[in-house]
Formats: sequence, structure tokens, C-alpha cells
Amino acid sequence: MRDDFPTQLTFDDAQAIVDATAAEHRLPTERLALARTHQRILAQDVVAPIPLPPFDNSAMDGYAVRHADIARGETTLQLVGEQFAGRALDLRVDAGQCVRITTGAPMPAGADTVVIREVVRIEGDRITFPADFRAGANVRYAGEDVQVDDAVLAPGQVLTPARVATVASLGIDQLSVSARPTVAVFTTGDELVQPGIALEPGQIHDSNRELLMGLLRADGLEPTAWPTMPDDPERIASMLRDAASSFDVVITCGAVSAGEKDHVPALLDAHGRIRFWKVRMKPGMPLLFGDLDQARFLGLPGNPVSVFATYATLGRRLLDGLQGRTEARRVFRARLATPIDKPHARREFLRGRLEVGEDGTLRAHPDAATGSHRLRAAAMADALIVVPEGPQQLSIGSVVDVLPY
Ligand SMILES: Nc1nc2c(c(=O)[nH]1)N[C@H]1C(S)=C(S)[C@@H](COP(=O)(O)OP(=O)(O)OC[C@H]3O[C@@H](n4cnc5c(N)ncnc54)[C@H](O)[C@@H]3O)O[C@H]1N2
Ligand code: MOO
Repeated sequence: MRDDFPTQLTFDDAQAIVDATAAEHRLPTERLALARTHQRILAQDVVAPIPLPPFDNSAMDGYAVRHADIARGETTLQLVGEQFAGRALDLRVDAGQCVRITTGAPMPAGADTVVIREVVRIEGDRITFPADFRAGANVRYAGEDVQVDDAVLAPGQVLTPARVATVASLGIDQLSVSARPTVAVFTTGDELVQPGIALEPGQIHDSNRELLMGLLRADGLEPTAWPTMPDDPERIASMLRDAASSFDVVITCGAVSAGEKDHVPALLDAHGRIRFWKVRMKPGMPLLFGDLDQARFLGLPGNPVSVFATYATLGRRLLDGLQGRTEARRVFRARLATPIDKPHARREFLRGRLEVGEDGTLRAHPDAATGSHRLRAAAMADALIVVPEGPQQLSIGSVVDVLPY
């Protein structure tokens, strides 16, 4: 096996390689009907062709008036028409007049204020208004949310429901977005059997497959899982190469550390290219990254919590980068609720729970179960607590980065 790739690199160096690789292999863009763009990464500018709101309109059900008419105390005005939301009727409010109006209906010419219907007295077409109604009340002005030619969205942003809805309100029905990466998921190991099958001595159930498939689906992808593979290098090689010829990303878990059956790094070296192997992070140190055929290749360590932590940090980063996402994932700052004593030099991603204190401060409770096989503990946690490189003795109240999940 060659040894001309970075190894034992820092987390930041690994992240830089992931970023550069993703930029090199940006996925193509596609034009989609708006309804299909949810959660995609936008690949174009969105510039407003119309203002929002498109016209001055009423915020309430009531009566459109000229404020000057009702400014001097209780006043009775003549009802001259009704304007509902829908087609603008070209109504006018002249001195002494009012128009019945509903929420979202265009303001009639001449009117500048809407008085809610609950406070008026109605006698046929004579409407009596109370004193002290604020001028301009309950009017929503054209362009107060968006003006024509405003740059509303930019490439690299995530199409959240509110953003897709904003695009809809601008009247735009198609968007250019990044293609979704296609992802093939492999789990390997002679010890693995599927849930539903009773364990023979030495066997465990394959949990990483559900873990990875769930993480990928939660990120909006439609991953494909291969059948669990035994530790047979020839079969592994042929299946991986098969997947790598037609998927954008191939993710394996297990068989990347130092055991006799850890074939994956040698396979990647022989048939593809290793970009790095072994990162100074915990869990997840044996992480492998490179290229195989036309795919990016991620070899995650087999321990379930290592799968979780490496996916949540570098795996997700790769998938985001391939799609040109520019918006960073959220990192919070929190105060430690219990001390941390970390003797080793690697950056550690401890599992823990976040809690908002009475004073509004976010507190992180690191989990005492730190082993990378402790999946249940990770499942009950809701954040990765980042403990920086180098030996660290962090006291209660120390401020740490946390990655919520
Ligand atoms: N001598 C060394 N031993 C180990 C090292 C090392 O550097 N030198 N690294 C350790 C670290 S750190 C980790 S993490 C693991 C990673 O090992 P592998 O990626 O080679 O994974 P395996 O050995 O195949 O499995 C590790 C562990 O995870 C279980 N596993 C694997 N696949 C699944 C699955 N689909 N579902 C549930 N559990 C799975 C497997 O049974 C093992 O217990 O290596 C350390 N050893
Ligand atoms: O780094 Mo391994 O990932 O300890 O479990």
C-alpha cells in the first residue's frame, strides 16, 4: 500500500480536504418546479420581479376611511361600497365616505386608514366611528416586505419552507437547484446479522445501516443500502466498484482500522485514491476519505457512535459541499454543567444533552458513557460537545461549542 496520503491529520486539515474535494466535484444543477425544490440547495439568484405586498391592502376586516374625517371625535360616515379580497373594484373614498373592506383587499383610492369592524356602529349605510383611531392603522403598504429588484435569495442557500413560500409569493414557479447526491451505503463484517435474526455466539445486529440511512434521509437524501457484506476483500471490492461507477458518494462503515480484516483502506488504495486516512478526532479516528471511480468515498469507522460523529461532522459537510451549500450548519455555544478532563490530544466530540437554564444560558451536560460503542447513550443525547485539541481540563461553566442534533 502507498503511504503518500495525509494521515493522522488534524480535524481542521481533514475538513479542508473535504471542502476542497467537494468544490472540485460540485454536482450539476437542475431546474425544478417550485413544489419539488423543498430542502434543496439553491443554485441561482432570486431577484424580485414584483413588490410584496404587490399593492396597499387592509390588514383587518373593517372600514377604509380618510383619517382626517374621523380625527375630531366620534363621526358618522356614508358607506359607499364594499371591497373584498380578490379583484380590485376601483373604489374611491371621498370626504365623508367609507368603504367596507376585508383582510387582504386592496385599499380604495383616497382611504388611508382601516378601522376594525368590532369598534363601529352600523345603521344601514351610516357607519359611526369612535374617536382616537391612529392614522394609517391596519394598512399594509406595497413593497414593505420586498421591493422590485431586491436580491431575495442567493446561490448556496437552503430552500426552507418559508423561503420556497417567499419565492411562490413572488410568482416564480421554477428554480435552479443543485442535484441531490446519490449515496450508496455499505455495512461490512462477518459478525453482522439483520434485526429479526437471533444472534449466534459472537454475532451482533447490524445497527449502522439504519443509523446511516436515517441520517442521510434526515438530510433530504434517498440513499441506497447494499446487503450487509462479509469480510471478504474480493466481494467487497467488486460491490464497492459497482456502486462507485454509478453513485456520487459511497459510504462504508467498518473495516478501516488496523485489524486483519480491515480491508477497506487497501482496496481504496488499489482501486482508487486515498485523500486522507486517520484523523485526530475522537470518536472516529480511523476515518478514510478518497475517490473510487466516479464517486467520493467515505470509509467510516465501524463503532456506531463513530459512524454518528464522523457523519455529523465531515460526512454531512461533504454532502453539503457537493451541493454548493454556503450556509453553515448551526454551532451553539454552551456552558458545561459538569467538568471535562480529556487527557488525549485529539479533538473530541462528546455526546451530551442541552438544557436552557432559568437565566437563558444554554448548558451542556456531557454524557458519562463516552465509549464509541455506547449507541444508546448517543441516542438519548441531543448534541455533540466539542472538546478542543490537546489535553483539556474544563471546569463547570467553561464555554464550549456544541453541535445540536
Ligand atoms: N489496533 C487498533 N485497533 C483499533 C484501532 C486502532 O487504531 N488500532 N482503532 C479503534 C477505533 S478508534 C475504532 S473506531 C475502531 C474502528 O474499527 P473499524 O472501522 O475497522 O470497524 P470494525 O473493526 O469493523 O468494527 C468496529 C466495531 O464496530 C462494530 N460494527 C461494525 N459494523 C457495524 C454495524 N454495521 N452495526 C453495528 N456495529 C458494527 C464492530 O462489531 C466492532 O465492534 O477500531 C478500533 N480498533
Ligand atoms: O475513535 Mo474510535 O472511533 O474510538 O471509536
